[in-house]
Amino acid sequence: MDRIRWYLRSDAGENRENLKIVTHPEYHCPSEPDICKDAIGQYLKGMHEVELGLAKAISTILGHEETYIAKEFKLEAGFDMAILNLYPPSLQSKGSIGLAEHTDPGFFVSLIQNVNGGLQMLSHKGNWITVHIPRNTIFIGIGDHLEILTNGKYKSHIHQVILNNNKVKRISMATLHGPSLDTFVAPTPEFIDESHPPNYRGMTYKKSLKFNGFDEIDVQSSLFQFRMLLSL
Ligand SMILES: O=C(O)CCC(=O)C(=O)O
Ligand SMILES: [Fe+2]
Repeated sequence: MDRIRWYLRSDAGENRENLKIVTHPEYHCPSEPDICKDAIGQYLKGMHEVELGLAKAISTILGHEETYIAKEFKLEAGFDMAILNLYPPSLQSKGSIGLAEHTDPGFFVSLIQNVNGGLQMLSHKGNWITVHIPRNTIFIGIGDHLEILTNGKYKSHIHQVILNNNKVKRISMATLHGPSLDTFVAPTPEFIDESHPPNYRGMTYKKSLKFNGFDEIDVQSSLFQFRMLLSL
């Protein structure tokens, strides 16, 4: 499997330059420039602490022991990916979509950006809401596998990026914090009863990432397929 991947897309469905790197359990980063490797490494080290803190907090909110999510997702060996995005100014793009609507696999996603504006989330009423992320703030969103684990109690958010008449390039870094690749994720018994039958089938994180024929590093969601398969 590739540990670092780069691509550029410029068409009606997507306008972005994109670098994906596997950052945990082993940290991979292009060696040049040094500052990039060190800065991203430092940031991710801090984010790992945030991840463990969030896992404790959500476990407690769900009425479990603090270690519940860290154990269920085997976070010590969690598969994390950093996705570095560069969106062109809207005048240089081939349409208004930076990144088409999707959800992100994993436990949660953290996001930082250089300029505000562009990220939108779909509300439960079906409206696109612009996400305002104040300066020096880390945005946290829920991933598919927290939705699966909790049988839909927590929802993975549908989001997209629009170019929004951007005058300057927008740079963002999304990090997908996932379970370990061998973790079998399924709705846990605590979230299942007669009025809440399991809504998702279970499978390992690795299999779910490859489910639609992608490679692990593509980190494409397969949540839709998880739900579809149940109704077959
Ligand atoms: O650039 C953004 O604001 C979001 C990026 C994103 O959703 C992704 O890379 O999965
Ligand atoms: Fe995303």
